[in-house]
Amino acid sequence: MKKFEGQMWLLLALLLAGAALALRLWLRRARDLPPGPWGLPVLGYLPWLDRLRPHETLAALALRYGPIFTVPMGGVTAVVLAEEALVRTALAREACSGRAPLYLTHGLMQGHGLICAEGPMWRDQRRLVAAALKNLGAVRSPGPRRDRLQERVCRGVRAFVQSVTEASRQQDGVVDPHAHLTEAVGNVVNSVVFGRTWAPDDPTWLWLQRIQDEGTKLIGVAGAINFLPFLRLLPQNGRAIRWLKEGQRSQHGLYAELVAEVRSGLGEADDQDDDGCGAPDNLLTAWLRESARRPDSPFYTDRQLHYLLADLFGAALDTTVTTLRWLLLFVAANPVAQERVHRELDAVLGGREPTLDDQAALPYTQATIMETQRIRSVTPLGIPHGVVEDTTLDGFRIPKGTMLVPLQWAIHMDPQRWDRPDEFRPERFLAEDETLLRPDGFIPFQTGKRMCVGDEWARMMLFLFSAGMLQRLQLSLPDGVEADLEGVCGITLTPKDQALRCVERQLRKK
Ligand code: HEM
Repeated sequence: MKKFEGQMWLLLALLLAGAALALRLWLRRARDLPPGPWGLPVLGYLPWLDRLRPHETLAALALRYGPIFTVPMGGVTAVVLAEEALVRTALAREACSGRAPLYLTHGLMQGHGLICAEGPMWRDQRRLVAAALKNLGAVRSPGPRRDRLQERVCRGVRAFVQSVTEASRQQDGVVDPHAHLTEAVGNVVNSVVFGRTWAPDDPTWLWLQRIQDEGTKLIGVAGAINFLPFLRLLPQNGRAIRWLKEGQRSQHGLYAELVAEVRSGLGEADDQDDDGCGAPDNLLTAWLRESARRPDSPFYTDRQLHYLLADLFGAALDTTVTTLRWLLLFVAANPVAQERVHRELDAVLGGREPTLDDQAALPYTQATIMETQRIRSVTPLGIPHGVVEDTTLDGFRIPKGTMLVPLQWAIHMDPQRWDRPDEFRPERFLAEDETLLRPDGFIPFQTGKRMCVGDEWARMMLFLFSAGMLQRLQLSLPDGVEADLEGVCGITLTPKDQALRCVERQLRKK
């Protein structure tokens, strides 16, 4: 009995010594990090994070703790950056070029693809995608390649206007544009990523859209599942993860078929699918050609290609469609702004289709797009980065393994920078002489080493779709309906499904 008691005391003493050591280490670590709220053991601050609006919880903390603060999130330490200058400084650094240690990035994607890749693999795949997009015409300066990409986007705009006006005629003028946008933007993305399009009612295409839509809703960057491994054991989370993994498997199976088709055509006619300018006319072919040139490279495996295709398809479609949905909703809810866009489009275009060469002459239309991206950041928490080696920021030590959250929401809604930030006022992006302003505090594509690789192509789609849609449509809220401008936060902040009155406009000739 005495021996047993002795062992108990020894065990207790060891436990206490261990706990004291852990507390000392934690305190030392916490002292170096930026200040921030306390959290519960294991859970950290997660119980206080609004599940539906985590960006608002963090923006409120920024008011209390300042532009850089620490939030313990389960097993992950997050440092939140709520000021544009800090975001620029951090994201320009090699030390901050990793991805946060989330289940979403490290568990589901396992470092493959591009969005979640790190180190040499990320550098190689990013260089390839950036070069291929440039060759495809995603550039600012005019030229034959840009014209060809523009024509592909314009086909999508025409398809959207036609399908939404047809639906409007059949439904007393009231349509939810969501599915029409996904269909039209989706086929532009399909043609650029895979080199093919699908008919609107093709079951494979409908399934791909559903997988994408549900997937981005199921797991957001602030979802507790990312930070607490044991939550994956709960039945409802387990079901969601099984659904995601099953969807991923079937999606990759479909990609394998597409890849086999494109690969079989590559050898026999190497330039058959070219755009006439000597470069592949889609990203899949560009990747396959590079892989044929570098058979020994560890980065060119079919597994990596499937993850990369999913990244490109998802990143391009979800963000672009979501921005355009917010734009239609805010324009419908703001008739004065809409009237001014219509006046500008009619005066400059006189009824012909908008092109990229018209951008400079349409500053208010451009300002309307930018104001949409400001007032409803599509990625309100930004896309978090991971710190890959110890660094310092604003005098604080940020250790390797920290998650960096570039809080776009706080930056885009900062009342010090934006007068009455809750109001939709495109004119805030115009100088006194009505030329377009590009304020530093506007960072929808983030900044630095990992800044959105598709930004040029995205700006092109946003401009051509917005100008083309608004030129042809008069939008308003159906009688008795109030605009719901809150949104639902998954990986992106999306509007809730909402039908709008969409009436075809009579175009005024110049
Ligand atoms: C309105 C449209 C878009 C918005 C608002 C947007 C926003 C963003 C943001 C905030 C990031 C994170 C950057 C970082 O981690 O620092 C990102 C990354 C990325 N975006 Fe976009 N994006 C858009 C369209 C596109 C398009 C059209 C593509 C197609 C190629 C694309 C592909 C990617 C990829 C592959 C990454 C990961 C880059 C990397 O990790 O190196 N995005 N985007």
